[in-house]
Amino acid sequence: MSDELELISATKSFGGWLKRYKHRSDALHCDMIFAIYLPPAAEEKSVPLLWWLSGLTCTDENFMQKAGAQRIAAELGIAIICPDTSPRGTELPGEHERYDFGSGAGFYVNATESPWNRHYHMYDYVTEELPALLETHFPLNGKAAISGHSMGGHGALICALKNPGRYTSVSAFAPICNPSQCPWGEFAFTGYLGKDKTDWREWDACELVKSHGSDLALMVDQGDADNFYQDGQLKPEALQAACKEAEVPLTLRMQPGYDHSYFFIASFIDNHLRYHAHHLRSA
Ligand SMILES: N[C@@H](CCC(=O)N[C@@H](CS)C(=O)NCC(=O)O)C(=O)O
Repeated sequence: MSDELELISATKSFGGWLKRYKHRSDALHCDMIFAIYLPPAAEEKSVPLLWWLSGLTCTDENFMQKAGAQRIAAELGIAIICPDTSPRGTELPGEHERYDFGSGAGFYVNATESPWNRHYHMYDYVTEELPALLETHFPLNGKAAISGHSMGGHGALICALKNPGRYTSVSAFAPICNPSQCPWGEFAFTGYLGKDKTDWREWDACELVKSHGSDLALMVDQGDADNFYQDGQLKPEALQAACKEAEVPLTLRMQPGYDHSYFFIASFIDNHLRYHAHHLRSA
């Protein structure tokens, strides 16, 4: 594994530092950029880490610029890592044509279908390669929590469900809860994983809850004025039903009037950060 990092920028924020790095990814066979926020406490000691997985069309920058998480992360002494949402710099056929597939839309799975299977291994990237790289380069104490939005909210759920014991806590904003059963997920999974829907089960949070259960309680915020929720892309009710069947504790908060945007995320991010800080501290 190449473990060299090239610093792109360092910006002081709430006493800590927001840094962007470029590195070579062996999992994705391309250069990648990620952003990490290091709270002031990281100057003196190792700190816990919150993973943030972003949604369709995002890069490492959306969350750091729009969620307003740095003030509370600084106060709580939590680092935040924002990976990108797909391989970059590749030119696969049709890769940049749609906002919900290809670049900006890696869905945090390991693609098995050609030509996506050479680069689109975002699951390996966020659960194996990047954690090892971060451990080498940053003052982290080995404790990690995970959260995300939409495609990334689902990414956070599947990373937690597939890796018991890895994260102290998991939460999601407007996750695509049941990708096997919604237009976004059906299109992406067909492209990345093929037509056989039995192969999709290990990448669908509702199926994973039913087949594996969960060692963690799940926490989800969903705006009821979210157009993607209203269009049937997100399906929190399916996650609710799966959790009920598998007796997995789920806190699903329907937030009246909120849409799918970062204004919604910014409204509740403090609550999620404090939730994760509580679990990271007591782990
Ligand atoms: N571009 C799409 C919407 C994509 C979208 O809403 N992406 C969400 C995640 S699913 C997002 O975070 N966008 C970037 C941003 O708001 O900064 C559209 O026009 O319908």
